[in-house]
Amino acid sequence: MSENLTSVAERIIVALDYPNAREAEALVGSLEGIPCYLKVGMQLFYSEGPQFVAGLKEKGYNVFLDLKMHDIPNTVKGGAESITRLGVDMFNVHAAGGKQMMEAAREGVDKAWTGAGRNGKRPLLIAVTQLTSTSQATLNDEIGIAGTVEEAVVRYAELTRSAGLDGVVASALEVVRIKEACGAGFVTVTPGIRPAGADIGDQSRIMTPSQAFAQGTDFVVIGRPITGAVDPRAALEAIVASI
Ligand SMILES: O=c1ccn([C@@H]2O[C@H](COP(=O)(O)O)[C@@H](O)[C@H]2O)c(=O)[nH]1
Repeated sequence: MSENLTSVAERIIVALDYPNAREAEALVGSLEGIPCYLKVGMQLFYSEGPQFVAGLKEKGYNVFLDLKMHDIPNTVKGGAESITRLGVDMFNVHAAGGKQMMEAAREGVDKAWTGAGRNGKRPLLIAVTQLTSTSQATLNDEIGIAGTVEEAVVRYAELTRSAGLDGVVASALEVVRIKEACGAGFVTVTPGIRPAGADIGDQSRIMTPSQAFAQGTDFVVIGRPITGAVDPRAALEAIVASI
């Protein structure tokens, strides 16, 4: 893989949404040699636990642990400490938990990091703004939050930044506004990515991979368009080539 393609692949986070290690490992094996990020979400983590994450780290992958913590500050602080000790590269909380909760998560990272006397990279700590499955109608009519989705996302992003976190999860549609409000260095991680013609499924706020990078996103998260493909490696390579 050329240097250019490698740097694109490193910004693609493949979502390992599988029920068990066997199926997830088969996918990871099929992607061997492609330096993508891997995301472990609740389905896989709740069934396979920290051991599976450790295995990915041993193979040299960057790992995003997507557990979206949302609880009282003290509980989230403890969770953040434990996750940091797993050695993951990125993990998240819900911005809806509020500033004090997000600050507690950051303190948890600090405590585990300094306590372990670690060298090297700290995990990126990011917050979910509005899920990419949430539409304008869902936000206003079901959840009961007034205003546009973009306004809600930017408000959460600003709160996240004020709590000292590294960035947010949002849709690529909001990246430009987030960067304007929070600065270019504030990390954006964008799921809801669908190559042209791909099934949208339960996502609502979507963009293609190339559109997302054109908006200035730092990372895209892609699951089913890769994991559901007949040839996942070819699907990922085609996405990399399209960017
Ligand atoms: O707002 C959010 C936050 C997280 N996700 C996660 O990303 C992947 C997307 O998978 P697809 O199969 O490409 O839809 C999935 O693991 C979600 O839990 C999200 O979609 N939106």
